[in-house]
Amino acid sequence: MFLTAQISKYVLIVVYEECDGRGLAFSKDMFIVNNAETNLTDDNRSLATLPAGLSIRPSEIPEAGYGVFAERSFPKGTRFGPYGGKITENVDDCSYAWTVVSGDRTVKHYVDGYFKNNSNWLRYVNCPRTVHEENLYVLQLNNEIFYVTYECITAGTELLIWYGPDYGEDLGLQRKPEDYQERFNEEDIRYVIENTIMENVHQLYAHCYKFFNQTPLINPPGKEGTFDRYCFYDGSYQVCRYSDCSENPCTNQTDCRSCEG
Ligand SMILES: C[S@@+](CC[C@H](N)C(=O)[O-])C[C@H]1O[C@@H](n2cnc3c(N)ncnc32)[C@H](O)[C@@H]1O
Repeated sequence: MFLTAQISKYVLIVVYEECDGRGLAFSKDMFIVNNAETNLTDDNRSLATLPAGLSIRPSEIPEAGYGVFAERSFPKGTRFGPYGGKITENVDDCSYAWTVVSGDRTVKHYVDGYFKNNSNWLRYVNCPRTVHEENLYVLQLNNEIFYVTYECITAGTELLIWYGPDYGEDLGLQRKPEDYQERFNEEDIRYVIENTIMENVHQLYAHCYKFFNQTPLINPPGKEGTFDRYCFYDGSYQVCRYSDCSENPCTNQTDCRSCEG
């Protein structure tokens, strides 16, 4: 199965801060961790692209091979990448391939990191067993794949990104919509997502439907009126967030939900 990429034109912009700080500010100075430069063209290439502050070693997930670990803290909203690999329309072994999608959500091509001599360190990031282990999400920007931290990652933590429902199932991992809701209600994660999706609400508007049918919509305490909606889509699920009440694009009825919902 392929790793499932999301459609997103959003640029997440954050200011670096240490993990114990709250209220991360978003500004023009996004905390970006670029791949390390290397001239290597042999199998050591992928390892040589590992940026400072990270290590590649046996995963904490049994029988998952190698994984990537933080050796220092990285703030929420840190962007790693882009994912390296062969740009192709055909992939023999899908284990290391992300789909890159066009605006209409059709597959544009794959970026296949199977071969260590033309990929990079992001190929070593494993898939979380639960939503609570997950600490990265995938972001497609200008046909490139990046990994972004949901929350502050402390030294010693393994970086983990959800590969999508099909690949997840291949690994024996299943998820329910309630799992996502629980996870995205955590304050740090909500902050990253809300600030990410705020950048370009309209393209995602049409995709806002799944969670309406799965969760009861309630008025935030003490709130009434017309609210905007912001939707986050990652290819496997949607999270729609309301800052007030407005028409549900799925049911054509006016619904309300809190920003937290
Ligand atoms: C993109 S690679 C990740 C890097 C890989 N661990 C390595 O050492 O090259 C994906 C493969 O890692 C392993 N893997 C990743 N997440 C896993 C998990 N949660 N449980 C078991 N195996 C996992 C599977 O073999 C999967 O096909």
